[in-house]
Amino acid sequence: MRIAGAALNQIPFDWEHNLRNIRSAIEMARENGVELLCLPELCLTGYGCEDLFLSDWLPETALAHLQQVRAWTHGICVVVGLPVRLNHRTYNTAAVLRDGQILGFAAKQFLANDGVHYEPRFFVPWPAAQTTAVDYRGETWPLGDLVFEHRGVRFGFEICQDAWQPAHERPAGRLVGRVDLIVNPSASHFAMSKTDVRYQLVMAASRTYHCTYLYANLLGNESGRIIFDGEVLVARNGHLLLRNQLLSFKEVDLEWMDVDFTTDLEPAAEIVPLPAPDEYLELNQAMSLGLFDYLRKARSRGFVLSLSGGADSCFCAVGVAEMVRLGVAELGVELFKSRSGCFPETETVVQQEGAGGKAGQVVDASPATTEASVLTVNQQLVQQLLTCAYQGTVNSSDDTFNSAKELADSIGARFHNWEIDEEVTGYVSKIQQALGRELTWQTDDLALQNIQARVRAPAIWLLANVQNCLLITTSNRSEASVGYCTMDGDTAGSISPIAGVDKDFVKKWLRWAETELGYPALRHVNALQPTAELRPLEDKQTDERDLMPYTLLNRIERLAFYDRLSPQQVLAMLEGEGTGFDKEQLKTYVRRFYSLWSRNQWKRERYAPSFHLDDYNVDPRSWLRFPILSGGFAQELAAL
Ligand SMILES: Nc1ncnc2c1ncn2[C@@H]1O[C@H](COP(=O)(O)OP(=O)(O)OC[C@H]2O[C@@H]([n+]3cccc(C(=O)O)c3)[C@H](O)[C@@H]2O)[C@@H](O)[C@H]1O
Ligand SMILES: Nc1ncnc2c1ncn2[C@@H]1O[C@H](COP(=O)(O)OP(=O)(O)OP(=O)(O)O)[C@@H](O)[C@H]1O
Ligand SMILES: NC(=O)CC[C@H](N)C(=O)O
Repeated sequence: MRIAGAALNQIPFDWEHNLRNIRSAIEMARENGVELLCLPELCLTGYGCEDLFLSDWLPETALAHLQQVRAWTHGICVVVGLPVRLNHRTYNTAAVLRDGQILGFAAKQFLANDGVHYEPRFFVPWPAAQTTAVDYRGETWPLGDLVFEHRGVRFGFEICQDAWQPAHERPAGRLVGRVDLIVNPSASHFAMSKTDVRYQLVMAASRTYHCTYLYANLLGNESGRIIFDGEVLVARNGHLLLRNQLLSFKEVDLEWMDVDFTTDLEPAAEIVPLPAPDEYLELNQAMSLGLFDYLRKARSRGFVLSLSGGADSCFCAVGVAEMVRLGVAELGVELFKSRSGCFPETETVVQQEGAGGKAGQVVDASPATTEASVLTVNQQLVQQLLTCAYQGTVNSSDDTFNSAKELADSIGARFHNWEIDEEVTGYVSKIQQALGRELTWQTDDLALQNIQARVRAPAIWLLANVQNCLLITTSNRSEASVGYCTMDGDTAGSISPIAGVDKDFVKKWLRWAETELGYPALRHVNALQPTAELRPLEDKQTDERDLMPYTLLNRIERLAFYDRLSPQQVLAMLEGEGTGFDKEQLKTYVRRFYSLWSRNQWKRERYAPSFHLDDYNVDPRSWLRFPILSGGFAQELAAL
């Protein structure tokens, strides 16, 4: 039997869009002789409908739309994810359709409730071994713990989290001997290296439960924060039959495999491990797709970025250039442009860059009649999609200016340069007048730093508004942890692409990107120490002097909020880890971390939406909840 999974790039309750993708997946599958097709979890509504799952109307509308899908299923068996509401409870289900009929709804038994997932808020888990009936306009279908048969192949379900349960709980254990195939429609968020975990789950299930396992994940940045990698896997008795390229820019990624269910296959002696995932590459692909989807789904015309020439803003600039490079490599120029929604019909692109071309290459054959024609096609696209501005003060250095300008030029971004000293002086003198005293670095250090960061916000916002663009804010996870940022200053913006990764990772990634992705202009930033450049230059301000070494900050953050240790336990762990710091220094850093962490929860509550990229993040709306006002670990820190 030819079985298939299709990763779909959906949008919460964008019915037209979601149904179009579902229809094209089914049509493509039928054209290619697929007999059974699995579409991802909740693909009809989108996974991220949040509290709308609690309404009556959303599941009702989904069921009404499912009736349209029936007509597309002649000659094929299709699994479509949607919520079903019965007696004021919403169930997360996979509908099975064939030949215009609905055969039933398999219901999810275990709900994801960790990290970025919050399913028990919306859904009720379905009890094992039970079924009920759904009545709709004179028809009745079964719903619950169901087994189906298609052309002699018996199949049952695990719906995403079902497969992540311990062996004694997961549905697969009870399906042994009753089915030939387990189908898993999923909405499993991207995190670096996570594909390996998923691969192990699917491979081990097929081996342990002696079956074929078909897995299909959602694709893309569906609703703002979570990115799905569109993984499709087929495994049989511990042998991998199919694994696709992840994080495609396509709307629909259909993958199929022929499985001969009539012959037995010797179970694999062991599961062949995947090569270790390359996290730098993975992040690049996820961030590029995350930005592309955010841009088009927000119906914006591009991005604006305050480019300091430092690590964070350079990372964001390269992120947009990579979005173009990877998007064009996969979709081609015309499809990339039309899918982005950022280019009016009249625009023409003079020449297409070869797939996978490195950034910064010049297209020799371009007619040299206009300035644009000496840019590569990718650079021309970046020019349309990214506007940067360097906003210097007396405290800015030539190093950062050169870094910003050269990077912007090399990727093709529009680059502006202006100074903000006049505005800073204007505000400072107003407050001096109001207070009747001078503001000095001795008495008003932080306030004088913050006003510079804040004064950068209005002009860059104005530019974003005028161009109908999204303003990128450049915060990373480390500065979010300790509030090392000025609220309404450098946090100003509507999308925060790198707030999910730590500063040490940012620095390492940039070094990798300089050589591996071909961005020689990054050599400037890669030679710089991270600095806010908010104090007078002779002060030689650096982030790490203000805070602590970033590697240590990351370690404390992870121990405190991923491993959930107490301050005392964190200190004890650090002491045993050979950090190179003595006990008193470590105490100082642990105290500093926890007090800055506690004092700055309100800032984390106000960050722009950010992507989930690492195995955890500190965003209170997607991963880590913490009180805004608290005891601030006063007793615990005093006891260290
Ligand atoms: N619990 C709470 N709930 C609500 N608001 C609270 C609050 N606690 C203080 N606040 C408010 O917070 C204000 C202080 O916050 P805010 O004005 O943001 O500034 P603040 O956190 O005092 O200082 C900003 C820090 O970030 C660093 N920085 C700034 C800009 C850029 C960079 C860089 O790396 O490039 C670094 C700078 O060196 C400084 O250490 C207070 O005036 C108060 O109004
Ligand atoms: N001179 C500047 N011109 C334009 N934007 C600036 C300037 N200085 C700071 N910013 C904005 O403020 C943000 C915060 O500064 P921050 O120092 O945290 O990041 P960075 O400069 O990108 O990297 P690094 O910390 O490694 O120097 C910058 O990313 C940038 O968006
Ligand atoms: N949608 C889900 O059930 C997701 C669950 C699972 N823990 C994952 O991260 O993939």
